Amino acid sequence: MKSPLEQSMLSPLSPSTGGLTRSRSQVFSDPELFTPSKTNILHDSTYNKGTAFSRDERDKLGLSGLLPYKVETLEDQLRRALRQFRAFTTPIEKYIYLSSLQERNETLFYRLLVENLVETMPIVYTPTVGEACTKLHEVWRSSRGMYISLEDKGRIRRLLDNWSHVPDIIVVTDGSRILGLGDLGCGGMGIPIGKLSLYVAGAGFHPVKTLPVQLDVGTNNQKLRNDDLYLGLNRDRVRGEEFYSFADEFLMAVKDKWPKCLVQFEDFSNDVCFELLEKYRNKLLCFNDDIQGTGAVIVSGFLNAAKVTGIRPKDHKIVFFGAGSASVGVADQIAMVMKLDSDKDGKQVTVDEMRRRMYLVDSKGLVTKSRGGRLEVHKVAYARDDVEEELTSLLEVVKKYKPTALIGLSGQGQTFTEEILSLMAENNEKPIVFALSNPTNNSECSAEQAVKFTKGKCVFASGSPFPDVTYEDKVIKPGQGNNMYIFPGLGLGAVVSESKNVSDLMVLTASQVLADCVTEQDLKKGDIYPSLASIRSISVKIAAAVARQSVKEGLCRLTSIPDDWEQYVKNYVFEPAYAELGDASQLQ
Ligand SMILES: NC(=O)C1=CN([C@@H]2O[C@H](COP(=O)(O)OP(=O)(O)OC[C@H]3O[C@@H](n4cnc5c(N)ncnc54)[C@H](O)[C@@H]3O)[C@@H](O)[C@H]2O)C=CC1
Ligand SMILES: CC(=O)C(=O)O
Ligand SMILES: [Mg+2]
Repeated sequence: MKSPLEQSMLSPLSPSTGGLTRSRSQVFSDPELFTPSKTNILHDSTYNKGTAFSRDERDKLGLSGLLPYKVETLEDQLRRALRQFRAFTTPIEKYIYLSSLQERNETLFYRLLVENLVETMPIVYTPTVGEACTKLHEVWRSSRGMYISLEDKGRIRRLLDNWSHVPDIIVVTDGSRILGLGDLGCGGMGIPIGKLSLYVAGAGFHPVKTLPVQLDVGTNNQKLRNDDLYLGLNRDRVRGEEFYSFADEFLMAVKDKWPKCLVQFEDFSNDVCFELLEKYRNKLLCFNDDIQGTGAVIVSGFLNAAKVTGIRPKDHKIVFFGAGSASVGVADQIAMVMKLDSDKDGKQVTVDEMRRRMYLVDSKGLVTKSRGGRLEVHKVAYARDDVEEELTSLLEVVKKYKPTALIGLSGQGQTFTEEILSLMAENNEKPIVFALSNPTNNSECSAEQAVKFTKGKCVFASGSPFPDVTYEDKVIKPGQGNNMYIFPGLGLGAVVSESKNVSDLMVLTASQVLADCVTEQDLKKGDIYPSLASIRSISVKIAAAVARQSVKEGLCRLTSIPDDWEQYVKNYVFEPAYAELGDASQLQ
């Protein structure tokens, strides 16, 4: 099928037939009037260059007279866009501005992001994306991606035909656990959109190769359901067999239509996310970002933090606040690297033995086998059977077990209190404090509180960004322990190698490469994550290593294996710059 651009370049514009005097239905049924016109390119975010169309292009495409005189460069446009972006005062206004820019001109949007990652990420991604999800029905402007509801059951494969590109990456959510904000129904779509913006800006996927999907199975968020502007299916959220069969239809339809496409599960609540991953991890190319991506990024930060503390990974004792998908994902991967560390001494310990060095605390307190009530499957491997008394608060657990590291993935803001943080500092020369819940208000403590209450001793990271903290004349840069450092590169590696699956070792490889991107000098300053500004080069390194791992495990489906994976990955990478229009149709 010809793209609108191709059609417009090939067929001359029909002479005006006086559309104003015609009825709407006549206009739509008249093929001459309804053929995509040459001016459509100004409304096609993939190809639009706006004021940067050259005079020649303007003539060729019938745009002469439709744009102001001056022909601008992308750099000129960038200066204007940045000025406009900065003129908005609230984060949500900035979010709306950037979304509109994305709808208008993707090249300019991504160039703005890539060149200003540190400034724009908190808008496109956490924390502001959380506010946008909460208010999606209020701030709604235009549609992006696919919304597939329960009512589409039985025809999902046909629905996919409505998407006009072949995606390399789908990020899908059902909106049931959006950041630490809970069930946001179809508003959760903001997360796949934000994650995919990072796939483009942070790893170099081409925008047309990305597809955000919201599986709408209802919502239990009564406030949303009572709002007359709510855009999703207004019914109780469906779970159980009906949910799994709906998800299965979607996933099998994706596999059938786009067999090489990677599916990233995002922000599915923990009653379904583990099972979805187990069911599909060997059936199609997929991974769960909250379990595996978070595990990898925190392992990376933990390995570097361990170096800063001078305590080997295997010797740490960790308390997790929260025992959900993210905590269990992180704990599993840390147990693995602790085992690998222990293996270096020739001691054959098991991953399960290393799990004994971890204490998970959930809303009922320390997770134990004996505490009564139902123990969810994902907690079983961590449930303690060696406690004499039930401990119901984080403070009690920290007091009793004196952990070297405290990791917050609870979604509960302000729960690492002064007393808990002071205790961490009393018990450790350099306590590790990771307050990883998103968005900012849900962070277990702020960077400033962590530094102040541990008297500047802690090695800190948070899920959402915090400003620098000055303590005793020293400026401390809080690290951002967020899966955004992992999923773009992991996804890129899985896609370029056309991997059959995403294996555990591919994920572990990603985390090791990320850890190695931090230099000795960074570590001396206490930095355990690299700068976000270098995410593109980091993603290439991660992707190359992940692809090599895929080959090693016999998962790569390429018929000819590249000698130089870094170069191969770089060849795939999209740079936000205006393409010669002759090339544009190749993307269709
Ligand atoms: N920094 C990062 O890259 C990531 C951060 N997260 C954040 O982690 C948080 C949790 O995510 P998931 O594990 O997926 O959610 P989840 O819903 O699976 O788990 C939350 C856990 O917190 C526990 N919890 C709830 N209230 C509590 C309380 N008052 N006291 C103690 N424990 C309590 C729950 O019992 C549950 O075990 C969210 O805020 C999310 O944004 C998640 C993934 C990645
Ligand atoms: C970062 C992320 O994936 C989350 O907070 O859910
Ligand atoms: Mg998530």
